Amino acid sequence: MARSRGYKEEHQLCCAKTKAATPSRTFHITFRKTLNPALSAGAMRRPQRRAVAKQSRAKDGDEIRLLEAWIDAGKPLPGTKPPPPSEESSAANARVRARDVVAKAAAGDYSDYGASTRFDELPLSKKTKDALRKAGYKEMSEIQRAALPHALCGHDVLGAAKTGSGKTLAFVIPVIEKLYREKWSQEDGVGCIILSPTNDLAGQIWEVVRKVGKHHNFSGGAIVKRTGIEQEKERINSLNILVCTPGRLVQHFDETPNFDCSNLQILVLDEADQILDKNFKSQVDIILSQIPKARQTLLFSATQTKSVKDLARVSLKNPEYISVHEQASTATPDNLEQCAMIVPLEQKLNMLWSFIKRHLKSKILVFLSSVKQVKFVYEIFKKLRPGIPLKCMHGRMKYEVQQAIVAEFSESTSVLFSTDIFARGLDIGNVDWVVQVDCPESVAMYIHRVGRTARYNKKGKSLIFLCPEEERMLEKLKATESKIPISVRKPKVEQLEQISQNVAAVLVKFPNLQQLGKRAFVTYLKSVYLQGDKEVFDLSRFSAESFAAYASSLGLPVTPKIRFVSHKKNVSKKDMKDIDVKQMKHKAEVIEIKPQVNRDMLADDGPDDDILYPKKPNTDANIYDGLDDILSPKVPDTEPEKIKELAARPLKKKKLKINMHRPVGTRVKYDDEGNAIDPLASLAEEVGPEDVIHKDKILQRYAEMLREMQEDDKEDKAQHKKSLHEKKFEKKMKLKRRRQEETDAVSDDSGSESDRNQNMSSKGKKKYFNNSDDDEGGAAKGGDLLAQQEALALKLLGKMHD
Ligand SMILES: Nc1ncnc2c1ncn2[C@@H]1O[C@H](COP(=O)(O)OP(=O)(O)OP(=O)(O)O)[C@@H](O)[C@H]1O
Repeated sequence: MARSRGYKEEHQLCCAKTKAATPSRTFHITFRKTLNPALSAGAMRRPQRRAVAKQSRAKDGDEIRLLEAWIDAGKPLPGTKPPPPSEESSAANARVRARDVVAKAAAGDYSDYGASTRFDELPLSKKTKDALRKAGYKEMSEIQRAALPHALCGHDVLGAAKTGSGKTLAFVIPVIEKLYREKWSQEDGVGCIILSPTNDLAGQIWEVVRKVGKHHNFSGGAIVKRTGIEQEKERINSLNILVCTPGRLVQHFDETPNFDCSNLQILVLDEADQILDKNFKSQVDIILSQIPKARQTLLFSATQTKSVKDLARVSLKNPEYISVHEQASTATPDNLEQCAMIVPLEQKLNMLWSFIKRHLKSKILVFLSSVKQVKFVYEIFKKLRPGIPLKCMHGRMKYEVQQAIVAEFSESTSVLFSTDIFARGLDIGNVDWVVQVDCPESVAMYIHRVGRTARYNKKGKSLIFLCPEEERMLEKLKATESKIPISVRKPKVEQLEQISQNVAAVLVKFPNLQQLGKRAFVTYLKSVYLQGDKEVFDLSRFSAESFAAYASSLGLPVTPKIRFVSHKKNVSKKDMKDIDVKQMKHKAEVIEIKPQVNRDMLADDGPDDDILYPKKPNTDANIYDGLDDILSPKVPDTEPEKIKELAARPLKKKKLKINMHRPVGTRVKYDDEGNAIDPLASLAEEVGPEDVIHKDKILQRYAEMLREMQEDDKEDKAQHKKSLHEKKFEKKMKLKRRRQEETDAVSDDSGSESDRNQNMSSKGKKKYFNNSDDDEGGAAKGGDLLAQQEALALKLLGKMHD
């Protein structure tokens, strides 16, 4: 294995800020030059530089020998845990003690480091210790005290500790130290892979690696979406530490020529239980098949996997099971105050709004179950302006945008609406509240979500809304084995602000939000339907009325129609690609949800996928009571002709007529971007965003609209009737004239030659003297004219013969 240790470059693939600051060097950050002035290449002449490098290598070699001896001599016995820290020693004493420990080790007197409480008492390189000190890390957390001694001496570790307890340092420090002691260099290629379930978390872990390893000479980076795969391919083989999601790594195994991990020293799985679950299974299997079995493996999570099968897959060798909080009375941080509220589905939005309005000075993280819901609630609340900045984050956003939002959220007091993309691992400072509007998929997910607050000795609060139909989740959270100290609070109905009318008004003003609202409704039901834990998530437990009321609470005038299609279990998604559509239909099993009262709310027919159909408005919906006929005017069944007539009417004509007869002030209006504004939007515009649009006003406006439509319709009919009448009259006249001509022709056939001439002349006469009163005099005049013409003709003939 190559052991050369020249100047190396740090590849930084993810940090947006740094990249922006160094546009000419998008990939390479020579932080060694900038952060370690003693080694600054530009400042030294070549011979001097070589001498310094040689000196430094020698120093490193000595240190490595010392560290290896110390690690070996003072290593903790397998299965041992550190004793509780003694309280008598002050911080000043601790520093002196740490210096003594290092001095003794240098003299060959190696202490047992398994009981250390501070980073500087551990057998770590000076570069790492310096970086830790500068970053403000001095005292070790419980998981760090327990895991670091075992990890440093090369054991496989399966670590579990509460959220926010410092697990990241517990695996980053051993990674850096291992590569340092192995004298790892750029030429040695990939020495460590850290797998994380999301790109954001990978980026965050990479930041910690950078912080701790800033005096070392390793290359590495977070392989995230930001950099194109082509750029990564060029450099990935020269990176020593890769932080990435399993998917991205597999992509490189598939696509990058000569991508080689055969030298891998250490594999880390952060959020190990998630990475080892079925969603990542195929990817993790590929990764495990491509890396050497002789390696160190570290698995960390707040909710650790206990499945022997899972662990067997990663082939741990005599692993140390370190669960520092196993004996603790709670599975969640001690400084976290947790409460739950039973909130009916249709009141969730009102409850969330009321909560936000009462905590305008807090940093609040809100979890919703789908991207559509996050977008919808964010857009609606933004329009209603609660008085605190709002942000939203979900997996469909670009990585850079997500990073920017996380950065903004960590710095300001605001509300962030998020999907579970934010639930695990992300470390945002000072989140005051975590609010779970939608039920988490499991107790473990609950623990991860609430763990975004009360991090590392800080205080935090959490609140979860559970529908009465989901009360089983509350039982699970309260169960002794879950160890979650959660109290149930009754919502204060008098403090609950009802915003359904405002939401409805916003939807009227912004019709695209109506579509989003429908989708939010559908995806919520879908997410409940798809959840595995049927004890908690069971759509059949919800009544049809509660779905209708929920749709109303989202401001939807009509309840979207939905049906679920499930495919037989033995058909995998992959197989389905090969099956033709007809076959698939046979394999599909339509799951019908039969509402008890409003039968057509969840319909059982329609195309294959979930499709939204506008339905009859809710009969019991709060703000739209009595608006059924106005929202979807019905043409009575007794008038089929009328329907036909309306259907046959040319569209263009109809449009013109409506415009012509529309009362003044009700013409179509356009906004600044040239989009037509919905007629009701002007109503929403008239009131301020914080004002309530009252039910009476909406009713009044709908009634006006109906009246206008009826008037237009009347006018239309009258016009149509008139034009039909005119056409009919014209047709009649034409017919009459033709008949007259035919009669005239018949009488001509029966007449003499002179009569015919006379008739012809009368036709000609008709042409010029089209007055029926002159008919008689005209005929007499016509006779004279003929005599004159005959006389003239005879005269001409006579002249010719002469
Ligand atoms: N020894 C330490 N001294 C001071 N702060 C620390 C120490 N260790 C970790 N921290 C800080 O504690 C916070 C939480 O750490 P970290 O993100 O590693 O927690 P975690 O256990 O991985 O949480 P999660 O389970 O949510 O991923 C971070 O802001 C980190 O900087």
